[in-house]
Amino acid sequence: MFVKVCGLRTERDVDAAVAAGADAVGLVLAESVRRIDAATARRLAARVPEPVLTVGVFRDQPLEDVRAAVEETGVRAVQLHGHEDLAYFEAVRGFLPPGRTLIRAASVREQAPAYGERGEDVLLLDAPVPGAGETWDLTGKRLPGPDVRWLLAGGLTPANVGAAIRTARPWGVDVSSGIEASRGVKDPELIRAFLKAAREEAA
Ligand SMILES: O=C(O)c1ccccc1N[C@@H]1O[C@H](COP(=O)(O)O)[C@@H](O)[C@H]1O
Repeated sequence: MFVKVCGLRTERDVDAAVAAGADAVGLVLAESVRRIDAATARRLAARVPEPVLTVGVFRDQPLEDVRAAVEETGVRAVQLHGHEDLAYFEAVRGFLPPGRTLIRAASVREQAPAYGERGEDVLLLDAPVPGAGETWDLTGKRLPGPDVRWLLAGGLTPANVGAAIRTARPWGVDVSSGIEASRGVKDPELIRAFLKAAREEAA
């Protein structure tokens, strides 16, 4: 089970996520209460050991801004979390150095979108409002199968991630609000509890 923790803003957040065994850490470079600037993202990314993926999160931003942020921060993955179309994805792929990961985040309303439509490496299925801690109803949704690298997100917490994994059988999970003491402020204890719950369910 791949576990990404998102919206980290401080050294303490990053160190707690890495120590708890996160597979990826998300640095929000989009408009958000969790937004950090590129210099901060660079500093935080530099603390993260190689096997842990550093993910820059973007949302409907000018391509040039994404390119500049990727260059400045050195993030090893880009998560596009808005309404970016195929041409936009192709442009990002074009300037991403080889080996970097492209994550497509999509809101699930009626149905989940299919994997690979934008040439993404990983599909992330989220609630309609990203980063709001809202859950979404999995019932009746055609979710990707076990051979697909997809992340479940949206209102996950240490208390509900086990049941969500049992129901949806995702390749991985992604969390932001559910590991916060208050909006935008991470809680290292909740980060540890989330990793523990996800790992135990997946074991
Ligand atoms: O976390 C944010 O502030 C954010 C801002 C803009 C785009 C994406 C954002 N976060 C992503 O939202 C989902 C779910 O978050 P939550 O657990 O429901 O709060 C997750 O994929 C984050 O990467």
